[in-house]
Amino acid sequence: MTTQPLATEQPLLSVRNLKIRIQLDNGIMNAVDGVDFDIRKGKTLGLVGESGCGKSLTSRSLLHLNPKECETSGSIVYRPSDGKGAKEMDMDILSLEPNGKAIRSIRGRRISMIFQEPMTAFSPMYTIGNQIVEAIRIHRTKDKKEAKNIALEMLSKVGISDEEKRYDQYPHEFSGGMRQRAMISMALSCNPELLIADEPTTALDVTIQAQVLELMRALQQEFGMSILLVTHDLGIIAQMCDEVAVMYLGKIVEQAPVKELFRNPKHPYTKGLMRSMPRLGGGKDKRLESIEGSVPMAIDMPPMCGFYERCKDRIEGVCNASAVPMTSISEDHTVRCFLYSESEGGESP
Ligand SMILES: Nc1ncnc2c1ncn2[C@@H]1O[C@H](COP(=O)(O)OP(=O)(O)OP(=O)(O)O)[C@@H](O)[C@H]1O
Repeated sequence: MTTQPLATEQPLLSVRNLKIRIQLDNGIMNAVDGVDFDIRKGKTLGLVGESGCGKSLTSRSLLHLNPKECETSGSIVYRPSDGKGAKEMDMDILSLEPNGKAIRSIRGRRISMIFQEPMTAFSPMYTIGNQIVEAIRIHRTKDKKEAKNIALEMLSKVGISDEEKRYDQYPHEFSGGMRQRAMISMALSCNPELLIADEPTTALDVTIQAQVLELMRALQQEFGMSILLVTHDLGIIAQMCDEVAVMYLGKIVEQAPVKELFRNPKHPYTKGLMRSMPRLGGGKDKRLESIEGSVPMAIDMPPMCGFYERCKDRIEGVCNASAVPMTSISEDHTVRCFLYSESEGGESP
């Protein structure tokens, strides 16, 4: 099969109507409630929202990694290529056996993940080098010497100097920033097509954070991978992403190319997030606002806007009366808000 020209190229991955329900003692939680998005080849999609909105569950679903208690439905179509540009068979990740051969050949090899806390990726019992080599030998080459050379090259690529010495050290001998770099080198050592980065820099101080983000960008350019970047930080989104999906209470409430979203935010929640974001040159008199109230629990929610209680622009009898559909503002900008829904007499997009 041949690849299609860029303009009409299909996304690397398409998530459709993703739902994750969790049975709790006090009811069923709709933790992720009908999420749709595409991740394009070589591009970065940001998934942003407050703690608990369902970002991590969504991103872990891409590797079929959610815990047993999560009842997951919808489709996650992955369109792999063989690394030389030829297309392979599309597959729906959610239809694969959760720990079967097919998903194990994708995890770490074709889709890799890095987390906020690198200690979850590394075992304290083995050296960093051993663990990276192990990943390479599972997915890329059985040859021990070649695997070690790739591991050393990757450690040096992520800016770990004295890599021969570092190779033989244990995770606890690395600083937090270095462990994060080592985890990135392990995640990228098998040339994945997609890197899922879940709050990759939240635990790091600001200088190291900037270095790690810069590193991810440089490696993306070198290897041409796609990135799903999960964060609660709009500053990171602005710096890193091509497109952004804003998530609130299990749903995507706004989605657009990053420049468009910052220039022309529509959803009251997105606007609130922006007002709570520090700006360079924002002036010391300009106070940052926080969004009042807290995110409700997604248990037994009636069909209505989940942001209703916190929204300054809410329309009683409309926003709390039925589920909110997605409205197109333009070809690539959508918003889930009755203020823009023509059928409800909102302002025209
Ligand atoms: N295994 C589980 N059992 C019960 N509830 C869960 C489980 N996993 C996640 N949740 C709940 O589902 C909701 C979404 O969780 P998720 O971790 O995806 O949120 P998040 O947006 O990534 O937040 P954070 O940034 O704090 O991780 C939260 O309310 C969380 O408490």
